[in-house]
Formats: sequence, structure tokens, C-alpha cells
Amino acid sequence: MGTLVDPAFVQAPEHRPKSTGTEEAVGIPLIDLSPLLHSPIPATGSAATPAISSLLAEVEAACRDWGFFQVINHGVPSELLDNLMAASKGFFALPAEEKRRVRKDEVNPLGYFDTEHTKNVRDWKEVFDFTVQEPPVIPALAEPRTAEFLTFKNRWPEYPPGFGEACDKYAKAVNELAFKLLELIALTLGLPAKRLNGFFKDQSSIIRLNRYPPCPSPHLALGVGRHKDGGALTILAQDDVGGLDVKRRSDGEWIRVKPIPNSYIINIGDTFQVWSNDKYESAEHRVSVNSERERLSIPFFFNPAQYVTVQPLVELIDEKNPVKYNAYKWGEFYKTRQNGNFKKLEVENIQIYHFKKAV
Ligand SMILES: O=C(O)CCC(=O)C(=O)O
Ligand SMILES: [Fe+2]
Repeated sequence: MGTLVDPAFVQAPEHRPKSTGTEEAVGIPLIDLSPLLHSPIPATGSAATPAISSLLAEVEAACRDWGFFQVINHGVPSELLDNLMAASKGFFALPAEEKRRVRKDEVNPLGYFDTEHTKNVRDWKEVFDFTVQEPPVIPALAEPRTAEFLTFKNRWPEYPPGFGEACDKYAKAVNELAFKLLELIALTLGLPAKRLNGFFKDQSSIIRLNRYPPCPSPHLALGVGRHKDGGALTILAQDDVGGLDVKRRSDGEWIRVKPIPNSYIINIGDTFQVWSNDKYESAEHRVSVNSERERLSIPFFFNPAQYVTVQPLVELIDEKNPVKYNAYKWGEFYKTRQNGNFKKLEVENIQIYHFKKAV
């Protein structure tokens, strides 16, 4: 069969999606967060109501067995997502030169981008990234803080009107959900609910607007190649097209995540894998594309502050569970990962197993 796409997009044969989407009866767990609408998150697990306790048990099992789950009754008003989806459509419909006016570069990772590579193969997509919490500009620090970390500065396009406001409102609402999930997961690890909150005081979280155009060769290319997310958690909204595939741990099969209206898909990132010393592992996932319909998705990458040192939490370490990872700075990991995403490298990009201690 002829190749209709540029060779830069073509996956190695073993990584190409099967021609039929693998829809499975037993997919990722679906968790109803409505207990949180009625009662606050307790300070510790022992103070939990029966409804919260059973919610914690579901979250724990999902984090342990899948590293992925879907949530409903999450408290994020649906019109905020509808507005952002509309703004995203409007932005991507602009002429290429207009979009490129806000393109990202090697210094500032925010803005428009259509040449991302995952594992050195180009992704069939275009994206717009913005940060949830712009760091304050401290003039005294403006000069020296160039080398170590990336500079986050939102780049708002002029069109469509209201774009920045739709982004901002959505970010605030999903940020609240992110902290709720962070606290729930801390409780499932036997920690005080707010044990991890301090790492996010100067969070470097990013929201990404993804557009996957219809692809003439969906059996050769991927919207996003197989990967794990590097941050703490990802909170993903998708439209009704479908295409996210999660690698099931029990048998290594790729499982398509069924779009559910008004739901979010949550996944554990590498940072949680390290904090939990492998109790919760980040799961591999990818995005398949199709030849008929474009797909929009919006991940919120919940990332700690760039200066945070990521290492297994002392409370979870003992003789039976010795430390499995070397410590690293989140900002350095992120920056190295970004450099690899920006262009094709001859070597493998930075991965979490590079920090695994030799046994
Ligand atoms: O579009 C999706 O469903 C997932 C995107 C994704 O995995 C990512 O951007 O890291
Ligand atoms: Fe991802």
C-alpha cells in the first residue's frame, strides 16, 4: 500500500495501530466523584465517612491496577469546557501564519506547535500550550534564571476573541479538581491529604489544546506516539471521536478509552510513580487517528514547581521497600524532555527509568 503521509510521521511496524480500534468491554475504571460534592476531603484517611472511604478504595485500585481512570460528577462546570473547545476550534481554524505568530520556541515552551516528536517520530497533530499559573516576574531574578529552568510566559493569540478568557476560566476550575485528586491519592497512600500540596505552590502545570486532523494513513501514523506523562497527574477532556489507547498492564493490549460525555480521564504520571516508589505506575498510552474526523482533546498536565526535587516519599520507604529512584529536579527533567520533543534526536529522549536505581 502506498504511503500518503510524509515519512517523518511513519511509525515502525511494531508500533503501528491495528486497523480496527480495540474497543474492550472491560476498560479503565469509571469512578463517581459525587461524594466530594457533599462532604469535604478529610485530613486523614481515618477521618473519612463511609462514602469517602469507598471512593478511596476505588481510586486506590484504579491507580494500582491501571494508572488510568475516568471520573464523573467531578464538579467542573461543563460550559467552561464547551467554551474552551469552541475557542480551540476557532484558533486552529486560523491561517497557519496567524497561528505561527504565537508559536513556541526552545526558550519558552508555551504557544502553538505542530512539529512535536514522540520517541523521534512526528505526531499527527497541532497543539497550543498555556500555563495555569504564570510565575511572577521578579526583576532581580530575570537575568540569572535562564539556564536551569524553562521560562513560562503565556502567549495569547489575538483571535478568536475571548480565547484567553476561556483558557483562564477553564484552568481555574480544573486546577481545583487537580488538588482534590491530589489529596485523594495522597490519602490512598496512607498520607495526610495535604502532604503533597506544597510541591504545587509554584506549579508548572500546562494545559494543552490538541487537534488531530483526519489522517490519510491512520494505519501508519499516530496522533501521539506511545509515551508516559512525566508530571504528577493528567486530567484529560476529549470530544466524542475517540482515539486514546491505554496499554493494559495485565496483557499489554492497547485498550481504546470510550468517550463518556461530561467525564475526565485521569492518569498517573511519572512523578507519582517516583513519589510512591512504584506503588502507582504511570501507564503507557498513545493516540490513534482516523481518516474521517478531526479530534480535539485538552489535557491538563498537573506538574509541581520546577524547583521541586522529586524522590520517593520517606513515609513510604522501609526495609521491605527500599528507595527505587535517584532524586531529580522536576524542572530539569521537564526541560530535557522538551528539548527532545522539539526536534528529532538520534538518541532516546529522557525517560523515568533512567533514574531507577540499580538493584
Ligand atoms: O489526546 C489525547 O487523548 C491524549 C494526549 C496525550 O496523551 C498527551 O498529550 O500527553
Ligand atoms: Fe499523554
